[in-house]
Amino acid sequence: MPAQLRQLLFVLNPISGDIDKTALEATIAAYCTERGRTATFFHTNGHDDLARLRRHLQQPYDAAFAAGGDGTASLVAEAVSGTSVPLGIIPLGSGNGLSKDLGIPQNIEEALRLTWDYSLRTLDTLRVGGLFAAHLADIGFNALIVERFDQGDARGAAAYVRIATQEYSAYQPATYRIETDRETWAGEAFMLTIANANTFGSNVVINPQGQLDDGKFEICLIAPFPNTAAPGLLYRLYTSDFDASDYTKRLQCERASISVPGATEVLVQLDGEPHHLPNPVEVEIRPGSLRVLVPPTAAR
Ligand SMILES: Nc1ncnc2c1ncn2[C@@H]1O[C@H](COP(=O)(O)OP(=O)(O)OP(=O)(O)O)[C@@H](O)[C@H]1O
Repeated sequence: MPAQLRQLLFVLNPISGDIDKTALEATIAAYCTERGRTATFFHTNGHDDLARLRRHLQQPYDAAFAAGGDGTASLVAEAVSGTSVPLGIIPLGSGNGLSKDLGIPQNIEEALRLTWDYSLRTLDTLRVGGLFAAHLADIGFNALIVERFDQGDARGAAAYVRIATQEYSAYQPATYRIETDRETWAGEAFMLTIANANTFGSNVVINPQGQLDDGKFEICLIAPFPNTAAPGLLYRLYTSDFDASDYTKRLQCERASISVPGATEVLVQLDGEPHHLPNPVEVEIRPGSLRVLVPPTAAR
């Protein structure tokens, strides 16, 4: 039997996933009280959440749950990484990619079972340009879409697809030079994903067989492709067949330096949040730096 988690922190993001959360706090509190747990709530404001959360976590909690999407899960993951407090996730975002990769149920009541029925997994995390990421980061087309999405008012998958369709025809792929601890690659790319995990919240499998706990990450490259190749490429991305395309390549490593010749900064999305980082972008894996609660059936 795993140790009982009694003092639970729930980090609630009021805007994630465009989901009405007015009843959520009462639902979680009732669920925990019924099982002899104490639930405390922390509300994100989108401004100084990491610093406030770190201060709040000086109180002794047995677990910290992110109730939101990938950005909220990443926030809580960063706040607890390197400590003994495990991350739990109640998926309440638009994509919920990390929770899906971990086999966490997408239904709230089922995910709440993690408060008393769980296994612990220890995961690697990434440092990208000195910033934290737990799941996926990327440079190129998807980073641009994530930035446009972030600047707009609409949330949800439909808004993301609408922006991607608008931007696709005018998009100019950049040239990159990548030096890893194992090899050097240079060329044009439509996008490149720095992957600790496998699958985007959209269910695109960008890094088949990638492991969250192998001490390595993958750089998954998609080369520029003609419009006629787009349906076939998308099919491969949705059927875990990334490596079979003529337009893809994956580099596995522990450290990498990614540069865009001539640029002073590079637009990077980290766990769904856009950032402009200094060029070159230095990436490294931090093995075993995050403890997470997963359903016993999903533990390996
Ligand atoms: N109170 C708030 N008001 C406005 N924005 C907020 C607030 N709290 C958090 N945010 C913002 O919410 C974003 C994170 O949202 P999150 O990723 O959890 O949900 P999502 O984008 O809907 O889902 P997903 O990432 O799974 O697709 C961050 O940009 C954060 O700054």
